[in-house]
Amino acid sequence: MTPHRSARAAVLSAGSWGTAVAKIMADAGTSVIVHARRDEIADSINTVHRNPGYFPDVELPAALTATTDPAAALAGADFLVLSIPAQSLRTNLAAWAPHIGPATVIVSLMKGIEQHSHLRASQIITEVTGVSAGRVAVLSGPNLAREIMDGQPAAATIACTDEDAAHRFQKACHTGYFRPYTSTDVTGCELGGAVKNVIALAVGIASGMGLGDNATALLITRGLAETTRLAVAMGAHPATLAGLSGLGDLVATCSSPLSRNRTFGTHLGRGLSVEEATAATRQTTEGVKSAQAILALAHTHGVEMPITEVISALLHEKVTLDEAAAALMQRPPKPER
Ligand SMILES: NC(=O)c1ccc[n+]([C@@H]2O[C@H](COP(=O)([O-])OP(=O)(O)OC[C@H]3O[C@@H](n4cnc5c(N)ncnc54)[C@H](O)[C@@H]3O)[C@@H](O)[C@H]2O)c1
Ligand SMILES: O=P(O)(O)OC[C@H](O)CO
Repeated sequence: MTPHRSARAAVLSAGSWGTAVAKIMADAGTSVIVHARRDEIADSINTVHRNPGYFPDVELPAALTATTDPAAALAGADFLVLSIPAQSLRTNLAAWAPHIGPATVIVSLMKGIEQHSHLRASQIITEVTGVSAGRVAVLSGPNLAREIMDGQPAAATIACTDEDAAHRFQKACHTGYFRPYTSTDVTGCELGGAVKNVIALAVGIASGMGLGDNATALLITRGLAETTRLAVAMGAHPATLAGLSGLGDLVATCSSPLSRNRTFGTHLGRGLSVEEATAATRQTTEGVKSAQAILALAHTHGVEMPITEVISALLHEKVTLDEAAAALMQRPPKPER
């Protein structure tokens, strides 16, 4: 990348978070092309500067363009920003990989763990594309897309083992309303983002069952404890889990009615089956797909994750709501750690 031209980014795809990050980057002066799967979304972004599928009410920067051709989006890109459901990453990336330039930094926005391999998105990216870990970054934090599209302030962590790559992406997405920090702890950043979705399901369930704020605080606090245990066992720094991609995202997701994971949990807590809650949910709900894989990681690393275990059992309809609550409250007494 020469210092005299603005950075170029390809954002795949034009869902809610992809659109929000594309807007942030365009507002930061980065030249952005979004890849949309549907012609009508790409046409609308190019002609009336709106994404009718996700944010019909928000005018996008005129400099933000769209295409349905991934090769066209990726041509000359300094950054490839990936924002699709984690379970679809491997297949899509294999098709896009031949168009990725030799110096392009690949940035994952995804907060899920692959079901069959138990891999994080950054690991899938290096596996599928063969690029070095230093060219793979992760952006994660308390970032509800709707708030960001409204220009409300937010911050996030960009993690990459190559600090220079993280700094370049930081510059490419720093605006007056979006403040990105950098980190080298990719593992901690990704695990914080993935596990908070499962804890948000638990908080939603508790809320749907009519439980109070004490129960919410209990789940957030002990949820952070089990997230940190897993992340540290997998090599993360504990401070990462106390930061934006850990505690920050956990608090935002567990508190907000905008969260799809929390809302899905609320449906379950009110008595809907998993099938009914899925039918009521239009967008990506990573915690539902990732809970079992996170539990498998916990078993592999010899870590206790009681909330994740109970949520996984509930999602597979192995326990009832009352049995799930009892399973958590009737665990043997222990010191707090
Ligand atoms: N929405 C948010 O506030 C937010 C914030 C931070 C992180 N995230 C993360 O970003 C990722 C994407 O979430 P989102 O909110 O944008 O989801 P979304 O459901 O709004 O959009 C998903 C996008 O992926 C595309 N897509 C869906 N299935 C696909 C498939 N099988 N193959 C290819 N493309 C497919 C859709 O067309 C859409 O463009 C998730 O991992 C989520 O956890 C979301
Ligand atoms: O809507 P959710 O539950 O996927 O959460 C969105 C973001 O991850 C919040 O940071």
